[in-house]
Amino acid sequence: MTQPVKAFTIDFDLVTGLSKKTPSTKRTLSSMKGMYADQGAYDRKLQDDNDPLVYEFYELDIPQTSGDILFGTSVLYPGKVGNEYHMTKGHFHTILETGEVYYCLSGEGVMLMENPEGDWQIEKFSPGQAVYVPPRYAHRSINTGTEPLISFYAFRADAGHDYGTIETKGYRKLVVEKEGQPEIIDNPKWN
Ligand SMILES: O=P(O)(O)OC[C@H]1O[C@](O)(CO)[C@@H](O)[C@@H]1O
Ligand SMILES: [Fe+2]
Repeated sequence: MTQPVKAFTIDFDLVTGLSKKTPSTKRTLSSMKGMYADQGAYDRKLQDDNDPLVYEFYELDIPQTSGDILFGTSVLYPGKVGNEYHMTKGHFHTILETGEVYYCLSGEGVMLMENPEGDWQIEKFSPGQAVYVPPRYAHRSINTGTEPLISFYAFRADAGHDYGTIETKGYRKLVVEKEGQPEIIDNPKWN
């Protein structure tokens, strides 16, 4: 018989989004090679800002079964690469039919989603709003503001992460700053 998993409680600070109890997984700019549209701006920023931290999140030690739930906070720091806002890599779930929920605690931004059939959707993140990512949709958080974008997420623990075409072609759409405002444009690399 398998051992029952022990209940636990974990802290996530309401201001920083971070936990004192457990270390986060950190993604710095160098882990996102080829993902920003402006390669020149990426190379310059990597060097000038000494490989800055773009986002961090939690990978808690929870069994990856269909009945368990992976959860944690995601803290996406503000900034841009060229005119493209800081974003997460984004992923499909390996079990494609898996949805996910994000509850925005602070900051502002958007969740960009697309499915393999070519549909894409975008939802706004603002404090107190929950975004539902439906099954089949790759999802990428984008910070369009000037403060960290902090959200709490939960999804079925055996879903897995599939970076698939995202690491090579990216998403069909990009979110860039134009005249001080976020704008959705076609990704020139997607064809
Ligand atoms: O896999 P990515 O796109 O780097 O982003 C990681 C984010 O996605 C999640 O896996 C949730 O789907 C979180 O752990 C984290 O916020
Ligand atoms: Fe996910």
